[in-house]
Amino acid sequence: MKVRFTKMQGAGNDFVVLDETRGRLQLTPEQYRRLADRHFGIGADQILSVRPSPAPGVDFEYVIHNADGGEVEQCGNGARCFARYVRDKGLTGSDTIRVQTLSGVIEPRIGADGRVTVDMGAPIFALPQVPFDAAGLSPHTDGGWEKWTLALGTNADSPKVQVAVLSMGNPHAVQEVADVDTAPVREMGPKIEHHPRFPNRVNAGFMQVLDRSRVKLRVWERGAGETLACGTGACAAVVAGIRLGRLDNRVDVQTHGGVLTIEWRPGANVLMTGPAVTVFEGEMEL
Ligand SMILES: N[C@@H](CCC[C@H](N)C(=O)O)C(=O)O
Repeated sequence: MKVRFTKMQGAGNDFVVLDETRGRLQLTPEQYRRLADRHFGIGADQILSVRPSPAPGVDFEYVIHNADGGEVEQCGNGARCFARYVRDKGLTGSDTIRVQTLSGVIEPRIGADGRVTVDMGAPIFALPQVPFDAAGLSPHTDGGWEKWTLALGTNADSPKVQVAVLSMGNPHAVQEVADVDTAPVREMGPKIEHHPRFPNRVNAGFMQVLDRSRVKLRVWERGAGETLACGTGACAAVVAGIRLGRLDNRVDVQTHGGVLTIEWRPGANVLMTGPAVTVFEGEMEL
């Protein structure tokens, strides 16, 4: 089977985008993994499938698979690329698009400068909904919110980290670090991702606060490893930083792939603004 695709990136988080508006490709997890493979396939952190509206009041359905082949609830950088894709391909004439995802409806809006702002919905703090199993643990209060101590191993001397836990539709554990460039993202990331307290695994964020409106962030993504940027990770880090009292309501998040601007006021939805770029198009035999 030959599959036509568009390769896109948002702040270096890269995607294979598939048009399923005229019929499902019915790909298997193994086929998603082949598309994402950087040696035997196209290469991508996530595969994004564009499907027709599943319900009145929404324009499209947006389905996300991680590079490991698993379907996931949400992808922020992907949402911006999704919006540019459907507009640039003429699948919609509108600059504001309502999109159904596995975790609810989000609303990307394409700006005059080509950047995209996405209303990502409200963050979720209820631990069972993240989901995070806090049974038997007590949180440590820090600046008005709470952090949880996780042991990264079973020995008494295993390293411990303190994380803020929340969901942006998908699960995130955010820790503050003194220097993001030397933070042990690749060593600790997989251990946090697979920590037994997160039954659905988790995305692990490492945030360095530069000042009240600027942070640096690296994210070890569930099902993809460290990526150059993670949109929901940026939203989760800023929301955590605001709740912990470290950050103002509008923050520039510097990632290895570019800057994302995140705005949030407690009780409101999170807005994320950043780039979305088409890299190339092609066809792959699957
Ligand atoms: N790159 C994404 C997040 C993609 C999904 C994530 N790896 C998960 O498993 O939840 C983003 O930009 O938000």
